Formats: sequence, C-alpha cells, structure tokens
Amino acid sequence: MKALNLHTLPLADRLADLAVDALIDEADLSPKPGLVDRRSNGAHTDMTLALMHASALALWPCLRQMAEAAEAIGEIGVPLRAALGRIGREGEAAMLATTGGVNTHRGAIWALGLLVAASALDAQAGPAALATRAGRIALIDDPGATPEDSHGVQIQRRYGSGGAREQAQLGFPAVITHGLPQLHRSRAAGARENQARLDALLAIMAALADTCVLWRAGPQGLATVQQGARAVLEAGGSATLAGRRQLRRLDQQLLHLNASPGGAADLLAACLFLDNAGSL
Ligand SMILES: CC(C)(COP(=O)(O)OP(=O)(O)OC[C@H]1O[C@@H](n2cnc3c(N)ncnc32)[C@H](O)[C@@H]1O)[C@@H](O)C(=O)NCCC(=O)NCCS
Ligand SMILES: Nc1ncnc2c1ncn2[C@@H]1O[C@H](COP(=O)(O)OP(=O)(O)OP(=O)(O)O)[C@@H](O)[C@H]1O
Repeated sequence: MKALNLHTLPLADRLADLAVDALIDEADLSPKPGLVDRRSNGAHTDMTLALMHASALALWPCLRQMAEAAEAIGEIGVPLRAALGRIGREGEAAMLATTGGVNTHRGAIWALGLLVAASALDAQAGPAALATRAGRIALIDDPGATPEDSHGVQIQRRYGSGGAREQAQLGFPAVITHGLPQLHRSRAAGARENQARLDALLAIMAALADTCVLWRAGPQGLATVQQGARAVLEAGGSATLAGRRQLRRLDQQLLHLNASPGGAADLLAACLFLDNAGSL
C-alpha cells in the first residue's frame, strides 16, 4: 500500500492539525497543577477532559481559515488583523456551541490563531521569528472589535496587568524566553517527554501574570502560583522525586485557592506548536 504523503496536504490543513494536536497534548498532559487533565478537572467545576478534546477538535476549521486568510492576504496589516478577528470570533462561537457555553479555549484561539497566521506567512521561520511576527499582528487594532468587559479587561483595570493581549504583543516572551528553553533543557537532561512538558508549563507559570489566576485568587494567589512553580523547578523539576513532591504540594495549594493557571496552559499549547512547527 502506498504511504500517505502528509506534505501533499495544503499548508493551512497542516498548521490546523499541528495547532489542534498541541491543544490535545496540553489537555492530556498530567499531572498539571489546578488544570483539567487525565486525572481530574482540577479547580474547574464546568470542564472535563472530554470537553477539552471536543473543544479542541471544534477549533480546527477556525484555525485552518486563519492560516488560509494569512496565505491569501500575504502580509501583516489591517486587512489580516480584521480577518483574524472575524474568524477568531466565529471560532469562539463554535467553541461555546460545542461546550454549551463553557470558555474552554478563549486564550488558546488568540495565541494559536496568531501563531498559525504567522506560520502561514512563512512556514520556514523558526520559533522566535514566528512569535515576533505574531506579536506584530497582535499590535494592530482590530477594526471589527466591539468593546467588552471580559475577566481580562476587569483585571487590567484592577491591577494594570496586560494579560493575553500584551503577552502576544510582546512576542510571547513567556514561551520564547521560558517555556521553550525549559522544554529543551529538561529533554537534554534526560527527562521523559511528559516530564519535560510539565517543566515547560512550570517555567511559564513562574514567569506569567496569568489573569485567570488573578481573577480567581488575586495577587496573593498569583504569588503562590509563581513561587510554587519555581520551587518545583528548583527542586529538580518533575523528573525528580523532590520536584514531584513540590508539584503535588502546588496542586493541593491551587485546589485550596480555587486557582487555575489557564493562561499558562494556553501558552504551553503555543510552546508545543512552536516546538513542532519546524517539522512542517
Ligand atoms: C485578546 C483576547 C485573548 C481577549 O483577552 P481578554 O483578557 O480581554 O479576555 P479573557 O479574560 O476572556 O481571556 C483571556 C484568555 O487568555 C488567557 N490568559 C490569561 N492571562 C494570560 C497571559 N498573561 N498571557 C497569555 N494568555 C493569558 C486565559 O486562559 C484566558 O482564556 C482574545 O480572546 C480576543 O481579543 N478575542 C476577540 C477575537 C479576536 O480578535 N480574535 C483574534 C484571533 S487571532
Ligand atoms: N487544561 C486546561 N484546564 C483548564 N483551563 C485551561 C486548560 N487549558 C487551557 N485553559 C484555559 O483557561 C481558561 C479557563 O479559565 P477560567 O475557567 O478561569 O475562565 P473563565 O471562564 O473566564 O473564568 P471563571 O471560570 O473563573 O469564571 C480557558 O479560556 C482556556 O484558555
């Protein structure tokens, strides 16, 4: 039987496949502190692993359309930003229809949408160049945006924290400076892939002002998340017994605080996407 040559699939299909794979891998990764994973629903009462999977799969058409729009428009500017905004809002509607109104992947549509579009403009670019290019798209005002009072907007007002929008506009520093280097360091040190990914998530958590955490647990909760994530890595990471003990402790603390690092989880998916984008 002739093997299927994946490279014959259109670029936009391959990018959407890669992004959905990253979302599924993020959801499956266990044990994640406070988040939905294979073990439990973490600090969430309205989400399950099956719901995360269904949501991820429902986003495939939206991610493919974003890549197609970038290929068709061919350059960074207002027309591309407007197209991504429109498709992103349709993606959010598809997500909410699939989950019965639960916000499973809002931040992920934003981060992966920008990265998929950046990759479609130049599939040969490396992770740092893709993140910078995604940041340039995020800096453009979306002419179709309507004012909203999301949790992120309220947190920005209360604490001045820039959240998902600013993280993208800066070129995803939590991923490029923290998540990806930690993923590579842990792999090089002999950690299993699952452990290297957990370490990458922890490195992102330690660096990020996650508005999901700020919303539910305030600045004190955010400090607990950041310090706890750092403590796991300083103990040797999730490949060591001491690191796993700290990770268990952090998970219990987050459940007690009802806090969940959802923004860091979205950025881990972005990190996994960028790690694999070279294999296109
Ligand atoms: C910019 C976005 C994320 C809205 O941000 P805002 O902070 O107002 O919203 P909200 O609190 O509902 O969601 C934020 C999401 O980002 C994640 N997040 C939280 N903190 C961070 C952070 N510091 N860095 C990255 N992601 C974060 C969370 O998981 C959450 O899901 C985006 O959803 C948006 O503007 N959507 C409109 C449609 C659009 O333009 N889409 C473009 C597709 S490329
Ligand atoms: N494995 C995961 N578990 C939980 N959340 C995740 C996971 N992966 C990504 N996320 C992100 O976390 C966000 C969910 O956070 P949260 O439930 O705090 O949001 P909310 O619905 O805005 O607020 P709340 O439920 O606190 O009122 C999602 O938008 C999603 O982007």
